[in-house]
Amino acid sequence: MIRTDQGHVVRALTIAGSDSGGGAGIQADLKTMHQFQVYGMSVLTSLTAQNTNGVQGIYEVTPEFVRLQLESVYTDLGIDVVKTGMLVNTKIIHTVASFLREIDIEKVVVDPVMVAKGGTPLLRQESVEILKDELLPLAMVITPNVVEAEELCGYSIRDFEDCHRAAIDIAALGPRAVIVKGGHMPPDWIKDAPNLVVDLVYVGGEFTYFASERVDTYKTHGTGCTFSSAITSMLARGASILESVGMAKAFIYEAVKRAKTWDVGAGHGPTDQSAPIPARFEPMSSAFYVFRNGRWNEESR
Ligand SMILES: Nc1ncnc2c1ncn2[C@@H]1O[C@H](COP(=O)(O)OP(=O)(O)OP(=O)(O)O)[C@@H](O)[C@H]1O
Ligand SMILES: Cc1ncc(COP(=O)(O)O)c(N)n1
Repeated sequence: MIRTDQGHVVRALTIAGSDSGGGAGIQADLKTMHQFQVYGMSVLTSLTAQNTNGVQGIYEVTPEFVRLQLESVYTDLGIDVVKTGMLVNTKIIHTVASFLREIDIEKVVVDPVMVAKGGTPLLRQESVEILKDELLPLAMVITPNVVEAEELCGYSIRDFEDCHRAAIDIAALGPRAVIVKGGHMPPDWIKDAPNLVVDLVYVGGEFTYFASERVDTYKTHGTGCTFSSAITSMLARGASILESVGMAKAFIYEAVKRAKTWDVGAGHGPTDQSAPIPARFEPMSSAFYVFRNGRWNEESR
């Protein structure tokens, strides 16, 4: 495990739902944190009966028990960075936000999980407003996909230009960095490079674009959880926001590529978090690109 400059093991907490199939949620988060050599801890908000074919059932943990788990972790182990995933309902969001305010933690990554791949809602519709009001002001980084970005900004996103507008509007709700993920963007949105999957990052008033080749596969269950946990782990290790996103992007590309040929489940198979973590993000290599100052393939930092 990696240690901080002060000599203690780097500790990351995920507050999320359980995926019995092991591909997304708490399980994907902990596997990813472990791969990044960060000590992973978990507070469960819900249990899903889930596999690669879909979600068969959801059991919601009480807000009181969520609170108890948070206190157990904080009072003994300590927390360097927090990631939130499936938060299910208004009371749990309120409980989590109150706790984060109390401990006054800087590094908070919010993955605003709303719907599972097969279409099952993982957050109640009426809870989106409280997510915006209570949790977003506490976030250092938020990682919506296009559909989640639409819910947060309140209008439909029809092209890549709209993604920019949405990122600016979501940043106005509080997060220091907004990452609009490209997994669900239609290929023709990226004019010069239709076979790339591009994640748009808005931080410090500037846009940076992280792109990789799009792996031709339907086995992408858990990509969002894995990507945000990789960012969380890198932030915990002391990396900057852009460095963290770059490393996460390189990692998720490998994790999706490796899962393409494996035989885990009959449906939307999970990503493979045993992929190696890159030594650093390589913007000039064949698979990765960064777009800045009007050109592809410039140095990322
Ligand atoms: N086919 C693919 N090839 C390479 N990278 C991908 C692919 N699909 C998604 N990614 C990457 O995975 C990460 C998660 O993106 P995505 O938009 O799929 O998130 P998500 O919608 O939250 O995930 P999910 O669909 O699993 O809920 C992003 O970095 C994205 O670029
Ligand atoms: C418990 C749980 N949490 C999150 C997701 C979304 O997964 P993804 O990482 O694919 O966005 C999921 N399907 N189940």
